Amino acid sequence: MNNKTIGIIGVGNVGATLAFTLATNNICSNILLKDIRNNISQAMALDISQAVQGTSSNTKVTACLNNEDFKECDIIVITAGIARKPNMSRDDLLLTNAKIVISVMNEISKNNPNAIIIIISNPLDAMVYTALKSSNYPANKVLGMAGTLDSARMSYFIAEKLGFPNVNIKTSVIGGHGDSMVPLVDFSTIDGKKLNEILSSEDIVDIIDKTKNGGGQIVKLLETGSAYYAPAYSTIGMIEAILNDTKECFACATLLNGEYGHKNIVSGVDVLLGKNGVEKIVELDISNFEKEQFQKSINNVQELVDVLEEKIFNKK
Ligand SMILES: NC(=O)c1ccc[n+]([C@@H]2O[C@H](COP(=O)([O-])OP(=O)(O)OC[C@H]3O[C@@H](n4cnc5c(N)ncnc54)[C@H](O)[C@@H]3O)[C@@H](O)[C@H]2O)c1
Repeated sequence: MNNKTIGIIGVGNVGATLAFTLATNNICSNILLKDIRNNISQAMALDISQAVQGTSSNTKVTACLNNEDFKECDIIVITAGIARKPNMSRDDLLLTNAKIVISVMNEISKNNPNAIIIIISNPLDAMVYTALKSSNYPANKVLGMAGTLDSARMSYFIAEKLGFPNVNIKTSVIGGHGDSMVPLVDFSTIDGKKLNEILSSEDIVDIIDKTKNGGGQIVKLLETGSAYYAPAYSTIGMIEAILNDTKECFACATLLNGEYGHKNIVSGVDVLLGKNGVEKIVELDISNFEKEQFQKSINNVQELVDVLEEKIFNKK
């Protein structure tokens, strides 16, 4: 085990599941938990610490009741905020969660100057923009988790269609984390073969549709919140790549600097993750159709950013 500290702000469904998985798998030496509800962070620290006793992990889990104790984190995951309920889109959470993300960034920046920040709160791309805009962290150190989750969902729907659970599937989903996400059919493979060599075009359209609605399907069934096991697990891969400096490729939300012709806007794209966070943005040679879809997705994120600029950052 490395000597690394992961901080988690917001110890609800996603935050607690993430903490439990990190701790029981010995992925870091310390986990600091913080929530606006102190009793919840204390309860989760106790419960997860007691679970760790049944494993060979040495991870220590601590609840931080004040800002000064939440310090010297290598990575901070922000899941603070409200989650959507049936008939809500992720965008409906915009202003509430933006205010929460701004207050959290203010709380953490002084005592965690070198941390890499992974945002999970929705609407994801707009929250990464908010975190960057309201802090002095460099763009490579503030990123969002969503593309890895959307890719996992696409892989699941491919496996479901094939009926083989253990087939080697690779998928990539870029664009914003919302209805306009862009599943990349040409960059997805089943055992090294392109999707259209194995699946009919009707099946591929169905998989794309299900991927886009994958989160909504779970929200509808849960009725009181949104998915958390797959979101937490998708974050673990990103954390391990950063801690172990692997430079592995993940679809993550990051500030674009000219990639795909866009600047100063956050979107999900393939990136290489390492000890500096986003080490490199990988620009794929996507088709004209996918470029159009990506542009639509950027437009959706830009609409949210415009609302934030007007209502939160007070810029005309
Ligand atoms: N990016 C993704 O792919 C993805 C996936 C799932 C969920 N989400 C988003 O993650 C967020 C969390 O989801 P959840 O299911 O864990 O919700 P949840 O309601 O179970 O947990 C949210 C937690 O945040 C805490 N909180 C609220 N304001 C806070 C503040 N100012 N400081 C510290 N803690 C605060 C709450 O007390 C609560 O414990 C939601 O916005 C949800 O939409 C994103």
